[in-house]
Amino acid sequence: MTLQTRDVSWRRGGTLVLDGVTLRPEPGSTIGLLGPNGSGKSSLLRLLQGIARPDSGTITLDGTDLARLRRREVARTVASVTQHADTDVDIVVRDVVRLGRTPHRSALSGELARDERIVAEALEHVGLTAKAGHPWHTLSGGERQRAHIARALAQEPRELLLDEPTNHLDIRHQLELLELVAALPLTAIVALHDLNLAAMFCDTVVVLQRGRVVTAGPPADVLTAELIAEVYGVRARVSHDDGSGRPTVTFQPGPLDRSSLHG
Ligand SMILES: Nc1ncnc2c1ncn2[C@@H]1O[C@H](COP(=O)(O)OP(=O)(O)OP(=O)(O)O)[C@@H](O)[C@H]1O
Repeated sequence: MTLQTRDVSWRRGGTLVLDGVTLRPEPGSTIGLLGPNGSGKSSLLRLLQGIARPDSGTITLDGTDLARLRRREVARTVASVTQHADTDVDIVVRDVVRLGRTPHRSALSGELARDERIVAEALEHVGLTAKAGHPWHTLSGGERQRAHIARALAQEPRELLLDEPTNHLDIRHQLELLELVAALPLTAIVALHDLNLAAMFCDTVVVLQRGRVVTAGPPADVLTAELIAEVYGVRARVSHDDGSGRPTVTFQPGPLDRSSLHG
């Protein structure tokens, strides 16, 4: 069992931003949430985090309705890194990552050494060990993003929700981050804009359009020129010839000629 949604709909400001979304991730898999701007990816992640409730349908964690679980209980299992406003508070990087341990702490836990080891490992995973003692405000955008990922890893989640985690990252860190996420023994649901990164690292991709799931499945089945034309309105060539079993998408400039897609 995992974090699942069944027929979830959510209205915001009169707009139906999610419309009958059902998501049943395979435990331990990496799920890419794809779709154009405004298609509902962040909204779905907010509902999965439990910070907002759907208008209809259900979201369950191990079979229990998320609405019936306390925030702290959810946080012991589910960690998320969303697009956030940054703070100017005068703390060091290690302190931010330590916040990930909060749901596991109790007054009597006495596990400070273990907490510190987990924090150190999380910093190591994202390549920020050398910056652990640096003030937060001195980090670049990409380093802050990696520190937030480390905070989520320090939470030792079983479910990880990431909203465009490769934003701000250079190509090496984009690849390293997704490689890490895909290799972790947890279920990851990752909103992504880059179709090639999704193809490389996701077991399953779920494509949203205007709040509805258009299609879902392995990247090699889902990412076709037709689908990309239909959902994103752009011309693309999809090849399967690099021997990896994963498709590669190349975009082509110029107007979309729908008749050429089926030839
Ligand atoms: N508070 C709100 N009131 C009304 N509409 C909203 C509100 N918040 C979001 N929306 C609308 O919900 C839709 C889905 O937004 P969401 O942020 O989930 O999309 P997204 O797929 O994550 O987009 P992006 O790729 O641009 O991040 C959009 O049309 C957006 O305008």
